[in-house]
Amino acid sequence: MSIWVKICGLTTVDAVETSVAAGADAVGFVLAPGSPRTLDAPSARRLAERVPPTVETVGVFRGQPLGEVLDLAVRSGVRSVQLHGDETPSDVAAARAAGFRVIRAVDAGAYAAEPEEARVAFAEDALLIDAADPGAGATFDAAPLLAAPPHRPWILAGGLAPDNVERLVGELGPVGVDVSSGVESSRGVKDLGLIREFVAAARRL
Ligand SMILES: O=C(O)c1ccccc1NCC(=O)[C@H](O)[C@H](O)COP(=O)(O)O
Repeated sequence: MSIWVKICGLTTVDAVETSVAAGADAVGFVLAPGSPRTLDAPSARRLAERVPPTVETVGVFRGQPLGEVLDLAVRSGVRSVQLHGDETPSDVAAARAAGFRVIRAVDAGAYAAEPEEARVAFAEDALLIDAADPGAGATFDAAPLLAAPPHRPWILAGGLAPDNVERLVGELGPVGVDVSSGVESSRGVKDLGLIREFVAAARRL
């Protein structure tokens, strides 16, 4: 089965069109403040409108109140919300009830410490395991994850790049991958060639 691939932190039409043409399953727009990749809702909408319905559009949030998340998600026209922060199971349920697919992003260390009943309570649509500082291009210590792997399919993020995605997927066994920094020439600036290389490398799996 083909691995699910998301290219995150897109800010230009070229990068969106290249990701879609390369065969990405999802594209991400950062709607959290304070990142060089942050877009306002109208800018994200202009990009999301270039994406065919077969490709998932994801708004990325960090530590924002649920009302703000839903408002930005509606105004930007994304289909899914990726929540990095202190969201609760009821936030996840409310976002789902509002019609969004919810990707719950958790740092690998916090996930390892999460009791099984808390994991079950979230009932997110997809689980993304990431480094502690999302979007920073850092990998994480995988030892706790290997010792107690998630009991559900999950997406790997954090420091992925064209030259390590095959190895890390082989070692950790996720069903999907998410990349931002590893397909950039400088922080916040996507490299179209690296986007193509990353999707091709993930497709070889
Ligand atoms: O990209 C950001 O600046 C960002 C800001 C706030 C929350 C999340 C953010 N990014 C998330 C991602 O781009 C990815 O889901 C993931 O963390 C992979 O990032 P990277 O390690 O840079 O490939």
